[in-house]
Amino acid sequence: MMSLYRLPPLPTIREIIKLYNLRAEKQLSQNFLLDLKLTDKIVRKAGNLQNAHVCEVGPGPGGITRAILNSGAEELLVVEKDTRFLPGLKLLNEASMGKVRIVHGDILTYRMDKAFPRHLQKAWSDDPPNVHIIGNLPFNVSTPLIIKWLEEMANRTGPFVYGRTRMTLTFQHEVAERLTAPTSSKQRSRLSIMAQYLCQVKHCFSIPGRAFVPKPEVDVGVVHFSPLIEPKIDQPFKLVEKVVRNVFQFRRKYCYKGISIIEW
Ligand SMILES: C[S@@+](CC[C@H](N)C(=O)[O-])C[C@H]1O[C@@H](n2cnc3c(N)ncnc32)[C@H](O)[C@@H]1O
Repeated sequence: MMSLYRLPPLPTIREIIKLYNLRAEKQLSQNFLLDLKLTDKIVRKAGNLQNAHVCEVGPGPGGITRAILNSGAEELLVVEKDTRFLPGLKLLNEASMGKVRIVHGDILTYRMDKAFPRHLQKAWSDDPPNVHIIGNLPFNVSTPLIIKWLEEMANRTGPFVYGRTRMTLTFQHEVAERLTAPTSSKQRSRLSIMAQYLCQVKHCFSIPGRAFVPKPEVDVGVVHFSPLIEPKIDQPFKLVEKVVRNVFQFRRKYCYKGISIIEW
């Protein structure tokens, strides 16, 4: 049945930030989205969320969280590392009549294979389950995380024990371009191959840095991943990774805001 659920009127995200004194931590590369039109647009790219079970990674002050709740999701699991955001998330849980399950933890180590009820599991060859992952994470987390999740996709572990779980995530614009680069493109890299042999990858749209508070030095790309039934290469992930690594040769590390990231 179609849910017409909407959150009741709430303080704005800006007011929540003031109320709970949630100044962005530069060290944690926190950049918030306060424009609810943009948070709605990100969530629309995840597809139809009616009655869906969603995991939001890094909800922070809750802009995307609100958009997910307004989209008709049945259950929303939020995984947030910074305790300062927990009171604001509890407020959203109360406003949504208990739809938000709050986990204070690190998404890099959180057991996604146990995140949702088992009855949601679908066979790999079946239609995708009504389980989605959405998140606007810091760039130093989103790149290692997508590499981890691509390996879990290949092995059908982690969030992929439920079947072909779809993901909508943000990346530094250049990383979004690499993830989606076609064969003939200059941006074609290891990351393009590792992502595209396992999923259909779509660069949905870009968000200028100025849309975030505080403004990061780069623009952001929203990328949607939809796992393929048959991977394009029928070999173990580690072997594909090794061959691709040899082909592209390991490039040097570079720095983003003082945090070194392995260039993929
Ligand atoms: C770029 S901010 C985005 C916040 C919010 N989603 C938004 O769009 O306004 C990233 C959020 O991810 C959280 N975060 C950072 N690393 C994390 C990790 N390893 N696990 C879970 N949350 C993390 C930060 O505390 C912060 O709330």
